[in-house]
Amino acid sequence: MTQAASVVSAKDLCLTYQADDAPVQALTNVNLDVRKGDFVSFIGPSGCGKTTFLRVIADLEKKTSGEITVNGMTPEEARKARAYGYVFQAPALYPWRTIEKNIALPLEIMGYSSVDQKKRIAGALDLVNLSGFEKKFPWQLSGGMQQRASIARALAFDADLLLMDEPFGALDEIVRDHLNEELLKLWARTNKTICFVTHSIPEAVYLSTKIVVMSPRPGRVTDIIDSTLPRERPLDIRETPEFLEIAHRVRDGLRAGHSYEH
Ligand SMILES: Nc1ncnc2c1ncn2[C@@H]1O[C@H](COP(=O)(O)OP(=O)(O)OP(=O)(O)O)[C@@H](O)[C@H]1O
Repeated sequence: MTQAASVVSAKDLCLTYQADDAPVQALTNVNLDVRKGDFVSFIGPSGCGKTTFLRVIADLEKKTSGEITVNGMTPEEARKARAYGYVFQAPALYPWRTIEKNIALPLEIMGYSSVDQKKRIAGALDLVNLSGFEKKFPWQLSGGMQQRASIARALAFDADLLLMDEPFGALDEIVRDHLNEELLKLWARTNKTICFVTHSIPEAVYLSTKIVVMSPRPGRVTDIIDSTLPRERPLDIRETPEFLEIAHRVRDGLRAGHSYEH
C-alpha cells in the first residue's frame, strides 16, 4: 500500500513572538508529519504552543524559522486555496445572525452564489445533525448545538483539513462524550484530516490516530504516539486495557514535559 499524502509537514519549525518585554519562544524545533485521513490531537498544558501551531498552519501566524507545508503548499497558498476549515474554542457565532446566516458568512465572503450557499449550508447542517435549525438564532440553541453549528460553518466549504482548537472544552462531560462520538462518525464518513487541540487525555486517546504531546516554555513536542486502537470506537472502548495503556503513555509524556522545567 502506498503511504497517504502528507497534509501538514513541519520540519524544525520555530516561532518566537516578539512581545513588548521579552521574546516568547512558543514553538521550538517542531517536527511532525500529518497524513491524509489522520486524526491528530495536540495535548499539553496551557501555553505550550498548541494554538500557535494551528495558527501557523492556518497562516494566522508566521513561522520564525524551519519549514511548514500544508497540502504541499505554503500556509499562505493553502489559505488562498481554501485548504482548511477552522473551529475556535468558543462557538464564535454572531448573535444577530441566524444559524444559516452564520454558516453563510464565510461563503458570502468567498463569493459563492446563493444557490451554492444554500446547498452547502444544508449539507453541512445535515452532517452535524442540525437540519431544521436553519432559522434559529444562536441563543435559541444549547451550548453543544452552538458548537455543532460552528463545526458546520467550518465544514461548509468542504476543505479536506479541519483545524479544531479545543472545540468542546467548555461543555459538560455528557455533551462532550456525545459530540466526540459524532465527530468520529463525521470523520469516518468524510475522510477528512483533523488537527484537534485538547486538554483532556481521554478525549485525545478516544479520538486520535496520532497524539502529539507537547510541553511548555519553550513549546516542544515530547512524544508522538500512533494509536493502536481500531478506527471504529464505541465509547466503552475507554475501559479497555489498550486504551488505558495509551492514556498512560500520554500522561507520562506530559509529566516528562513538566519535569523539564525544573
Ligand atoms: N500574540 C502573542 N504575543 C506574545 N506571546 C504570545 C502571543 N500569542 C501567544 N503567546 C504566548 O505563546 C505561548 C503559546 O501560546 P498558545 O496560545 O499557542 O498556547 P496553548 O498551548 O494553545 O495554550 P492554551 O491551552 O491555554 O490555549 C504562551 O506562552 C503565550 O502566552
